[in-house]
Amino acid sequence: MAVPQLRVAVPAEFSTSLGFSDVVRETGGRMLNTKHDCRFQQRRRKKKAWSLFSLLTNTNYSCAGLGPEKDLKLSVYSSLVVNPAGDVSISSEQKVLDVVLKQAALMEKQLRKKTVIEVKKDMVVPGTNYLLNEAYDRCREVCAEYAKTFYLGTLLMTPERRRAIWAIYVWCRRTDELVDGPNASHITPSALDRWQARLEGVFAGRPYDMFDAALSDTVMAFPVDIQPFKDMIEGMRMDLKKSRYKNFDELYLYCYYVAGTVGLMSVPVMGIAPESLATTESVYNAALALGIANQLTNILRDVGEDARRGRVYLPQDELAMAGLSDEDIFSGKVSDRWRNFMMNQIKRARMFFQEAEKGVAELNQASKWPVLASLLLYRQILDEIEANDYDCFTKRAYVSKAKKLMALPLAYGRTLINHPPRKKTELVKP
Ligand SMILES: CC(C)=CCC/C(C)=C/CC/C(C)=C/CC/C(C)=C/[C@@H]1[C@@H](COP(=O)(O)OP(=O)(O)O)[C@]1(C)CC/C=C(\C)CC/C=C(\C)CCC=C(C)C
Repeated sequence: MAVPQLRVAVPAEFSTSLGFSDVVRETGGRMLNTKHDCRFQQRRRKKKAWSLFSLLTNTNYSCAGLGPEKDLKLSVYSSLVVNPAGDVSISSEQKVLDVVLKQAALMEKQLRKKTVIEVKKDMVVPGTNYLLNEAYDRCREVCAEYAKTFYLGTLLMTPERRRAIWAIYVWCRRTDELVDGPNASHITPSALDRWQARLEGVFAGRPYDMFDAALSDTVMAFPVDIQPFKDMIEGMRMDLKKSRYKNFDELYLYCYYVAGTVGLMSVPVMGIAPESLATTESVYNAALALGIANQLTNILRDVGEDARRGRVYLPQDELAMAGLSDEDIFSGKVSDRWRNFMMNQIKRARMFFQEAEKGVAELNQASKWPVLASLLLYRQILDEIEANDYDCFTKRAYVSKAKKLMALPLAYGRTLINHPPRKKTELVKP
């Protein structure tokens, strides 16, 4: 197998700043306002040899929180969706599931080769080891600065895994900063194209700066694939051109792009417990669920903040069914309609957390703890939204420092007691 060489050339950006000024060369950025009301019709899902629990197709819970008959009209029930004009397309869930399957198969294939970690040392050009350590150290610093609790959690992982997670974290953070950071107004689709070209360099062993060098090393050492990284950039493209989501199918795809991808990137590094009987796909699916749950929570917490930027991530059809509109969001009034709507959004986010939690037990022992801690912490934001009487307009739901600190020992205890490896049948629904 041809192995790409890791070349650590003179670093262009040797600092802890997340510098990517090189990517920001153009100004402008289009915003598309898509305000159609689209209803999906039911189509029977084709049975597959394997089948994963589907939160989108689950008939016990459909998003709008209306009566069962009304819910039926809104939910996505199949791998195909049909819009009112009769156009048929593949549902977001199906698209994402295809990526999950491919990722799981790739990970299994690469692990079977067994050469992945062994060849690592030969791939580093002699004399660059110290630079590489320096690069990982920069990633550690960024992670410690931007995500303190999560950073503490990573300290519980093995040294190889933790530094790989830091490198992935930094790449994700930099990517997110492109559209969410101080230079966001200068970011254009072609800037994102350049960021993607740079990513391809990383995977080909041609890192551009120190942070990239750490990631380049990580993707050679672990069976990490480029697809989720490209998809995250796709999510940023989506953010540039879209400020409304017609329905949950559209929102789900966005959540996959910007957060579900993080789960897919992390699994090959965190590793599946050798004693786990779960299928690789089901673990990937749980990781995806955690990313989706986190992003849905993030969206609910930031409704007011996003509205002030002209953005409404909440599904338009569900808002309409609840008797709400963008104007209600912009006026920021906590009405009973709003409370009911939020209750159902929170319920859905919790279902994704629940699905994710099943997968934690299947991770390597040292990875279970930080993942569960981050899950418990993020899920608590939903409790805080409730405690704020659903006022996401003027209050920002947050988890106190004391509660954050408690999350680590709590998660540790729970991984020992509640998260023994599961049997295959418990994770994979027939
Ligand atoms: C242990 C652990 C949680 C590892 C993940 C580490 C990692 C690579 C994180 C990257 C996070 C990141 C910077 C993503 C960029 C896009 C983004 C900003 C997404 C939002 C995160 C919250 O970030 P933010 O800083 O804006 O939030 P606050 O304002 O500070 O609240 C997201 C909401 C999504 C993040 C998604 C995850 C962390 C997915 C985690 C899933 C796994 C680690 C898989 C676990 C495996 C199983 C089997 C459950």
